[in-house]
Amino acid sequence: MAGPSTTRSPSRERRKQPTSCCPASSEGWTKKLRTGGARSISGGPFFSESPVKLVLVAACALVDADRRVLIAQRPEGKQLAGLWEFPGGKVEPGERPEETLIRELHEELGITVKEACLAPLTFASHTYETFQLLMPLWICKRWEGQVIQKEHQALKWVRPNKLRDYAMPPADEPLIPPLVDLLGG
Ligand SMILES: Nc1nc2c([nH]c(=O)n2[C@H]2C[C@H](O)[C@@H](COP(=O)(O)OP(=O)(O)OP(=O)(O)O)O2)c(=O)[nH]1
Repeated sequence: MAGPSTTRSPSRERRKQPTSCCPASSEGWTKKLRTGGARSISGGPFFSESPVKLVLVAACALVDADRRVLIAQRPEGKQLAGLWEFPGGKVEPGERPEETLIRELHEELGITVKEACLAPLTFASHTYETFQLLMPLWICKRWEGQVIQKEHQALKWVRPNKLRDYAMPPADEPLIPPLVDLLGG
């Protein structure tokens, strides 16, 4: 019976090769650590200078029977006022994102959504000047009640391939192609 091989298998050799695909190579990281050139998400263990505030927002694309998506115009006086967004809001301490979404959809649109009717689709990660936005986007096709405009300036049902006709926050641009893929134009 053959004993354990002492020669390394090709796959093991391959694993030993230094990886060069990551721009944050060890030299890059040590340089950043020395100069404090990298920023951390607040609470993160790595770097202490100029921490970035991470804001988690839960958002939803409500979809009607014609495969249109609901967008809502942000109120006057708020950050990004006048831009068209997906309904949702900031996750409060102690909340699960799905709970946030159900609460926000009720507060903003007057509808009742069951958690089982929320399907995760994609997410946005965007660096704003004062915070890092992380925003999962759910799809919802079933809810109870009539959608009413409560907190926004206006509401619109829009086909996914027409979303670019509406000025949206910069974070939302990458959310459009997955919606077009899922729902068609
Ligand atoms: N709901 C939602 N927020 C978005 C989208 N895109 C985007 O950049 N945001 C940003 C705008 C806000 O900075 C944040 C949403 O927070 P929010 O709506 O609960 O907060 P707000 O600005 O009304 O402020 P607040 O008074 O509730 O604190 O996420 C989007 O499509 N939907």
